[in-house]
Order: sequence, then C-alpha cells, then structure tokens
Amino acid sequence: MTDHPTASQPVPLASLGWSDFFEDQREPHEADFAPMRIASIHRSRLTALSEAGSVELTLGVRAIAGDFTVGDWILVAPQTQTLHRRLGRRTVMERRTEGSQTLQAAAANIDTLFIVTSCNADFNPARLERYLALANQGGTTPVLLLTKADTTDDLENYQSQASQLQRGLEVVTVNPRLSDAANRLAPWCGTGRTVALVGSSGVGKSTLVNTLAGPGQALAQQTGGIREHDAKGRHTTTFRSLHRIAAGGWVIDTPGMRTLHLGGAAEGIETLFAEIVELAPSCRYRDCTHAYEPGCAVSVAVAEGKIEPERLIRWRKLSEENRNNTPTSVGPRGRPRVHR
Ligand SMILES: Nc1nc2c(ncn2[C@@H]2O[C@H](COP(=O)(O)OP(=O)(O)OP(=O)(O)O)[C@@H](O)[C@H]2O)c(=O)[nH]1
Ligand SMILES: [Zn+2]
Repeated sequence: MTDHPTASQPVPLASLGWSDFFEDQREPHEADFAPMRIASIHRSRLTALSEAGSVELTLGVRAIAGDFTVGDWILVAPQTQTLHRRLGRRTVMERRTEGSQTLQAAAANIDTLFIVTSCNADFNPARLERYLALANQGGTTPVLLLTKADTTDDLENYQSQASQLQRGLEVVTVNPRLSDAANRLAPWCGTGRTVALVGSSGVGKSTLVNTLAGPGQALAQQTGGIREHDAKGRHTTTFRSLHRIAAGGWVIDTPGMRTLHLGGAAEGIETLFAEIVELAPSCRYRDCTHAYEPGCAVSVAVAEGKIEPERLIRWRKLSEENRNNTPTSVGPRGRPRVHR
C-alpha cells in the first residue's frame, strides 16, 4: 500500500494535531484509551493514525459509519483495538447531500481550508463565496489560492477580485507544479496543522497535494484513489484521506466537496458578507431586505459604489438558499443547533 507512506512510523500526538481541546474531553476512566486520528474510511473499515503508527480498525456493529469522517479524533481500547468513541470536533466541513436537508460531515478538525481556483473561466465569485461560507460556518480559516497565474495577462484583476470576496481574506498566488508552492503555503502547513483543499476539477488540487507532500512522496492520488463518474460523466478521484506533508502538517483532499449545497450556514454567510450585515442596523426597517425599502442603508452603499450590485444579489441568493435548506432553528434532540 502506498496510501500513507510515512504513517507507519511512530508520531507524537501533537504532530498529528492533538491539542488541549481534545485532551479536555477525555474522562478520567478513559485515560487508558489510545487517541487516534482517522486517516481514511472505506465503508466500515477505517485507517487511523496513532502514536504507534497506522492502525486498521473496524467499526463495531453499533457504530454508524456516517458519524465518522476523515480527520476525526477517536478513542480506541488498547487491548482489543476497538473503537470506544469519537471526540467532539473542533472544526467540521459539512455539506448538504443533494435533495436532502441532512448535513454530512466531509472532513473534521481542519485548521485551514485552501479554496483553489484558476485565473481563467473557473474563477466564479458565487461559487467561491459558497466555499467561504462553508469554511466560516465550520470554524475553519479559509485561504484563497489562485493557480494558473502563468496563463493570464490579468493577474492583478483576479487578485483584487479575490481579496474582495471576504474581509481579511488571505489570497496566495501559487503554481502547484513548482516546489515553491510548498514554501508559500508553509505558514499553514507546519507540524500538527491540518489543511484541506476544495475547488473545481482541473484547478491543480492533486498537483498541489503532491507538491506539498514533497519529493519522493507520490501520493495516493492516482494509486489509491477510487475512480468514479461525476455528474458530468468524467472520471474523478473520490478517495478521501489524510496525507502527511513535508512541512510537518497534514492535508485532506476532499473530492466530494466539488458540488456544494449549503444549509445551516447562516453565521458563515454573515461573516462572508460582513460589509452588508453591518449596515443592516442602519436601515429604517428592522426586517429590511435591502431590495426596495426606503431608508435602506445598503442600497445607499450600492448607489455610492461602496458595494457592488452583483455582490448584494449574490448575498440575497445565498441567504435564501440557505434558509430554504435549514430545517428549523432546533436540532434533532430539541436542542439548538450548535456546531461542535
Ligand atoms: N500552467 C499551469 N498549469 C497548472 C497549474 N496548476 C495546475 N496545472 C495543471 O493543470 C492540470 C490539472 O491539475 P490537477 O492537479 O490534476 O487538478 P485537480 O484540481 O486535482 O483536478 P481533479 O483531480 O479533476 O479534481 C495539470 O495538468 C496541472 O499540471 C498552474 O498554476 N499553471
Ligand atoms: Zn436595507
């Protein structure tokens, strides 16, 4: 198996991403259980990384595969090597499955979401905003990566459009084919840090994963991947797993995140459109939709050229979609929905 080239070597928990956030969740009687991090899941079989190296586990009969995802921390009984329980997530990337209101965890405990787009027709503000809302909602810091800068004469325009997508958003121009990409992304890839990549097909994600892994670490992208057909009938890699990267961190490739349906992401959308949300209290009506109402502070900002009209339209569309796909304000057990 070439899936996890370095995973069989012992690694300190901290370098796997373990922190006080997880340590604090351990009950006294769980002191003997070994913390492990899920590296891959295939149906009921999972691979986990522990201090002792890589371990193959089977989900018990009572465990539901959907409760676990790549990046999760679990406690494992030392003698029997059986899964005891999953620890609460620090961050989670959740997407809605098509035609349903249920949210599905695609990856957990990610520090940074690299949103990858190319400097060509792939650059689509509305889609990038969806990814941003998703990152914000899950507690993950988004960083926008611009690829294929070598194929455009208009790099500055892409860079400026990208940095306007969200206040304070870091935008990094990288060529995934050059080893320099790893240096540029090093601030987010150090020991114990976890990143994930999202973006359309062909923007350079696989190339970037291989570059981050470093020389001699050709990853499972081609070898271990399961090839499936996507909606457009193309072959895509759907293998999702945690890979060690040269800078000491971990990268999760999340192929399933290409088509993205939002739900339950109101706060993430508020962070994304902060400049609109902040003006709302100055509107005359408390429930102003910023569409036609008199005394609307947002409309004034648009008229003054401070907010692009398209941006306001995208805010409205995304907010509406999210509302339609958010079942109620109450979670499954009658508790308010909180993100763990
Ligand atoms: N010129 C140029 N080519 C690039 C750049 N980034 C990626 N490519 C090329 O674009 C092609 C697609 O890259 P991939 O890494 O396969 O893209 P992907 O996002 O993983 O695509 P899927 O596996 O379909 O999701 C490859 O031939 C890369 O070498 C770049 O910055 N400049
Ligand atoms: Zn208004």
